[in-house]
Amino acid sequence: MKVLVTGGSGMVGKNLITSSKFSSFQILAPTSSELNLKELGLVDMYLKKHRPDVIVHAAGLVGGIQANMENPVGFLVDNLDMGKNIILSAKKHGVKNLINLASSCMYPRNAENPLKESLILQGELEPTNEGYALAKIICTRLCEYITNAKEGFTYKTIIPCNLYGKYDKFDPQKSHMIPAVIRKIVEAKQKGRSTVEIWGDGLAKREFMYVEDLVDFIHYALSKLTEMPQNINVGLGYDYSINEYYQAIANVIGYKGRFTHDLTKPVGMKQKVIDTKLLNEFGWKSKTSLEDGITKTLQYYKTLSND
Ligand SMILES: NC(=O)C1=CN([C@@H]2O[C@H](COP(=O)(O)OP(=O)(O)OC[C@H]3O[C@@H](n4cnc5c(N)ncnc54)[C@H](OP(=O)(O)O)[C@@H]3O)[C@@H](O)[C@H]2O)C=CC1
Ligand SMILES: C[C@H]1O[C@H](OP(=O)(O)OP(=O)(O)OC[C@H]2O[C@@H](n3cnc4c(=O)[nH]c(N)nc43)[C@H](O)[C@@H]2O)[C@@H](O)[C@@H](O)C1=O
Repeated sequence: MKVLVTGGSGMVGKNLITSSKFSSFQILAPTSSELNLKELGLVDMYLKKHRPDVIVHAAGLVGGIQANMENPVGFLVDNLDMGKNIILSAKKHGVKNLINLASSCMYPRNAENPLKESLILQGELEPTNEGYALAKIICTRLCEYITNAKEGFTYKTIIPCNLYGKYDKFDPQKSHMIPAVIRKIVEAKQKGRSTVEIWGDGLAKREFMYVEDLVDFIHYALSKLTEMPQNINVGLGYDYSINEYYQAIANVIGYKGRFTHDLTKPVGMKQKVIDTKLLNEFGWKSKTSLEDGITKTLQYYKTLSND
């Protein structure tokens, strides 16, 4: 099976193309310099030439709460353009199967948790990542319309919770919470700092899944795409407070310092834990514990700082 993975140099994409689960697949993974998904003409030429059997769309402009707040135009327009181009061009060139990656950030900010797939578009969005969420919603709906047209296309959307793991971004200006905290606490330990600062009061709750579990799910879903629900949450179904994440990461690193809270920092949604009913009925559960995931991510981070 010839699989086109967009975003192959990113966290999800790179974990997928380096996974032994995909070693028997013919993988195409152009970088953004080889195929700029914002250019529809280039996407058309690429798909006309390579004609993949399935596309896993894992490219995007992705970042943590601060990156989203600083660039709502980019997060809306880039993700919309990339998603629209790959989805419409895939249909034009007869690619029968496509998995689109959305995000639990696209659910309404005050929706009842756990977040069910039926809640998409049922309320106002989280302002800190509204642009990104709008792009995700539009591409999710685009896949749904194409599948429902029953012209032989199976274009479905996976809605992951927050993710972390190898090949993530550790730049504090761009990164999500877990990689940012790993870097902060490693540096605090190295420099003998007695305190580490938490953004906000630390009471917000988040669900972070180790990215290799998402890769495992994508592999599982590819063999059952027809039976998979049109839109399906993929996550743990439970969450921790930010304060608990900091303590768990400090325990793995062996940091004994104290935490302070910077209440001027953005905190985003107070909670966004996904409902796993459809996921469990589809026959899949996540496997990696928080401690194991942090340990593996820390090992990867240490290879970066050795460079
Ligand atoms: N990280 C998370 O917590 C979550 C992520 N997701 C979703 O999963 C997917 C992957 O996220 P993640 O791996 O973290 O993202 P990354 O930022 O790690 O990777 C993004 C990828 O997209 C590529 N890309 C960016 N712009 C373009 C472009 N114009 N043309 C072609 N490729 C481009 C990048 O290539 P290059 O490096 O060359 O620019 C990179 O390979 C995204 O759809 C994201 O919304 C969903 C939920 C949570
Ligand atoms: C996956 C999803 O993730 C994004 O939303 P988010 O979950 O709010 O992103 P985040 O991981 O950056 O923050 C999680 C929580 O953690 C707290 N927090 C504490 N201390 C640090 C800290 O040092 N850095 C960061 N980034 N957050 C911190 C922070 O205050 C917030 O309460 C979307 O933009 C969008 O990209 C998206 O798809």
